[in-house]
Amino acid sequence: MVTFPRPESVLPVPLRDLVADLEEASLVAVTASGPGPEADDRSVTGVTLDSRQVRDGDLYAALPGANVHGARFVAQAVAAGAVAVLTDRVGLELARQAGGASDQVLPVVVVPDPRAALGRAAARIYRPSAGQDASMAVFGITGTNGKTTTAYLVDGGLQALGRTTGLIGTVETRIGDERIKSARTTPEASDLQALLAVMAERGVQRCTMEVSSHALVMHRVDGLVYDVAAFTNLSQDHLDFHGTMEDYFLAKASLFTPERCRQGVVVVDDAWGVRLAAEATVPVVTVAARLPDADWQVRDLGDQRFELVGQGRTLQLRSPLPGDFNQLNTAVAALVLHLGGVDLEEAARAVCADPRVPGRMERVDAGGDDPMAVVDFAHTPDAVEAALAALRSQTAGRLVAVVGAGGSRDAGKRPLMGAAAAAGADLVVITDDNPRDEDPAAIRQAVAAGVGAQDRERVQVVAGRADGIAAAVALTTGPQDTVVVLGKGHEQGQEVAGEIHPFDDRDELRRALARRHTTNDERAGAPQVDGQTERGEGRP
Ligand SMILES: CC(=O)N[C@H]1[C@@H](OP(=O)(O)OP(=O)(O)OC[C@H]2O[C@@H](n3ccc(=O)[nH]c3=O)[C@H](O)[C@@H]2O)O[C@H](CO)[C@@H](O)[C@@H]1O[C@H](C)C(=O)N[C@@H](C)C(=O)N[C@H](CCC(=O)O)C(=O)O
Ligand SMILES: Nc1ncnc2c1ncn2[C@@H]1O[C@H](COP(=O)(O)OP(=O)(O)OP(=O)(O)O)[C@@H](O)[C@H]1O
Ligand SMILES: N[C@H](CCC[C@H](N)C(=O)O)C(=O)O
Repeated sequence: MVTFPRPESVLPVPLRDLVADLEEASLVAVTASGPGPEADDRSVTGVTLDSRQVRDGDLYAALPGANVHGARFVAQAVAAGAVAVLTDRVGLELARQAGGASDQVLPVVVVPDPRAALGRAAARIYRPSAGQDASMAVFGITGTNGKTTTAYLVDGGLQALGRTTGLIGTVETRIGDERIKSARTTPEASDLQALLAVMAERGVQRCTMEVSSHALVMHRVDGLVYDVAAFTNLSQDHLDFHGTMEDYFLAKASLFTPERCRQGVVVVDDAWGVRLAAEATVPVVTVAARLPDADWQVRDLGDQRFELVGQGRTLQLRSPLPGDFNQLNTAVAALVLHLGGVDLEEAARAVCADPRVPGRMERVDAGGDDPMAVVDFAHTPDAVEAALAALRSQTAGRLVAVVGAGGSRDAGKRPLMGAAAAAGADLVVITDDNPRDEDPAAIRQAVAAGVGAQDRERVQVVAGRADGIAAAVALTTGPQDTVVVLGKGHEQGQEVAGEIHPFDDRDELRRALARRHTTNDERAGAPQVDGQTERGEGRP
């Protein structure tokens, strides 16, 4: 479990003030003998939605969840120091049952939708002056692919400009130089508001964060108005959660409203971006590599160089990262900084200075006669296509791709990922990603089902990710080839049936390359392309 820091100084917030701030909220006092006296004068000094993270003086937000109602943990939260509870009617009843075991008065703030109230409550507790406090600007990046990359580009640019920065996203959370493990792409509202308060306390001037669609739907970023928000693209992912692409789009679009941001940058290379730019209720600037009438055009000049053209200006830039899509990510990052008050040329130079994005198009050192070896986080059909297209243009020989799909996530994308891999690479090894609570063999077969009969000879299915990577490396013949391991990027563990086992694609790739060196005999004995016959066994 990841524990985020809390601000050092928090002014106690009277529950009555909190209730006045929240819509349709009432304060009920629960005692051992049933409904008790009117609400008391208690104040809170913190808030969390997890009973295991409660500290003295906290408001415990007992939220209804898909698995359990958080009010089941009220007794545990009170024992840990919670002085009040925020919940709904069902939670109130559960809190009453828990309160029956104690003779203490427990104030309960009752609202129709406690998840929706949590962001606002947390902002009120941790950042009472956030509205007027212009010292820290916050930038939010959303989109199916490119959030992490673009957030790193923005953050790197800000650092190059000498700003003290904060970063919140999939790979890590950073407050100045302090690095904290991230639990999710976008933290829960109580953690997020606490983090922003800590950043402000420590002199952070600009915070850049990834905003996932889950976060938008689950109110994690409520209580925050981004100075600039950016949209990179929308393509299939997360339909297990959103159900349809329309709902997925609406989740993303909700960021581009005055409740959530002041202005935006929107990539209009897909139809969703065009629609978003038309429907956004905040001012947006548009950018595109394919659509001719965007405010800003990205024109590929080859060799990672491109022009950013708009408003009568032309900037000549070199994308610091490979792939056409990274020219767009770079342009978006520069425009975010520009809307955030930096001169565009200065912003673009800063963004291109020295970005390091862990696990995205990351080269793994290889020996002179080794293939180029790359680890990338592509885990959607679109990203697989984009990543392979980027590497294809840098590969004179064969492009060998390792691909898999995560369990307990959008199952519909699996065959599409298989198809994208077969279309974009010469040879493909389908193997395990994070199986989570699913049967890894069934996931592999679902990915393989997307490979057409004509391509099967170029595809093999290997159980066990380490074996899959080794098999891919064994398929390469020399430095003219490229081997790319897709899907897990920076991840340092593999989740199998609720347990996370240490696993890092970069280490596995290095190991496989080192073994490739040992003897040619060994290489001769290594796995060969054998169609879609399932091979390997043991751990995913
Ligand atoms: C779909 C989703 O996002 N679910 C999140 C949600 O779960 P839930 O509402 O079903 O919660 P639950 O497990 O029923 O528990 C109910 C409540 O009881 C509380 N509880 C539970 C047990 C306990 O001992 N004590 C306690 O207080 C929980 O904190 C929760 O508030 O609230 C939980 C508590 O914060 C989250 O852990 C959980 O994230 C799950 C684990 C998750 O995997 N989320 C992923 C899909 C996600 O959010 N991904 C996006 C990135 C997507 C992208 O790639 O773009 C992200 O932003 O990370
Ligand atoms: N603008 C883009 N368009 C298409 N594909 C992209 C783009 N940017 C990055 N990618 C591809 O998508 C992969 C994931 O990129 P990145 O981690 O930046 O996205 P993300 O939105 O943060 O993903 P997640 O939310 O799942 O962490 C990259 O490794 C790359 O293969
Ligand atoms: N944020 C994404 C990451 C997916 C990474 C991939 N390795 C997988 O497990 O599917 C998700 O949670 O869906």
